[in-house]
Amino acid sequence: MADRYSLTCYDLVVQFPHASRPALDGVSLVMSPESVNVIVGASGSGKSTLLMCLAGLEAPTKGRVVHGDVDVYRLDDRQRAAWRLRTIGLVFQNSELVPELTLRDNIALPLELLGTGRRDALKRADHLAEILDLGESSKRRPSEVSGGQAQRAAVGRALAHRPAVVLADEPTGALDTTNRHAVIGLLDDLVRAEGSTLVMVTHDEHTLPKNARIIRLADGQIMGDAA
Ligand SMILES: Nc1ncnc2c1ncn2[C@@H]1O[C@H](COP(=O)(O)OP(=O)(O)OP(=O)(O)O)[C@@H](O)[C@H]1O
Repeated sequence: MADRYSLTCYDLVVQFPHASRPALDGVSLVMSPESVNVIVGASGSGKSTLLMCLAGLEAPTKGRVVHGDVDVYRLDDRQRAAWRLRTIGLVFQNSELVPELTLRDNIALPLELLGTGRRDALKRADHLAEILDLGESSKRRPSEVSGGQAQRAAVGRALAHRPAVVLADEPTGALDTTNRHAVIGLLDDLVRAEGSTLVMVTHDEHTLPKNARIIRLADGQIMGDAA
C-alpha cells in the first residue's frame, strides 16, 4: 500500500500555447487522505486540466503539486512515471481497458507492472472482481461485456495496487442511471476502505459520493469549496 499523505497543489497556473486565457489560473488545494473531493464546473472551466496536473501528466506553467515529501514536477520524467504508477489510480470516462486482455487480467495489470507475481496479482484481481460483482464477465474481454461491467473493471484496475490517490475523470459519463449509482457507490466504498484520496471530475451533480467536498471551478479558478 502506498503511503497516505495529503495531496496539495499550490498556485497552479496552466497556460496552453496560443490560448487567450490560462486553463488554470492560481488553483491551490489541500486534499487529505480518506477525503472524497469532487470537481464541478462548466465545460472548459479547467476540471480535466487540474486532474491531469494532479496526476503528474500535465506540467503546470507555474505552481507545484506535492504529495508527502514528493514535489511531483521536480522529479525527472522517469522518476515521475514511477511515482505515478505507484501512487495514482486513474479512471476515465470510457474504461480505456486493454482490449486484448480479459477484465480479470486488466485488473491485475498494474500489480504485475509493479512487480507482484502473477498468482498474487490474479488473487487480488479476483477479490476485486467479486466486490465489483463482475461474475463470469471477469473472464471476458472488454468488447464482450456491457459498458457498466467494463467501467466497474476500470475501477478495479485503478484500485488494484492500493494507490494513495485515485483520480477519476467523468467516470460515469458514459453510463445509464443505474450503472452510474453503482460505479460511484463502489468507487466511494473502495477508496474509503483503503484510506485513499479520491478526486473526481463530474458534470453530473445528481450522482455524487456521500459526504463529498465539492470544489467548483470557473474560468480556471476556484469559485466554491464546500464539504
Ligand atoms: N491541450 C490543450 N491545448 C490548448 N488548450 C487546451 C488544451 N487542453 C485544454 N485546453 C483548454 O483549456 C481550457 C480548460 O479545458 P479543460 O479540458 O480542463 O476543461 P473542462 O472543465 O475539463 O471541460 P469539459 O467539461 O468540457 O471536459 C479550455 O478552454 C480548453 O479549450
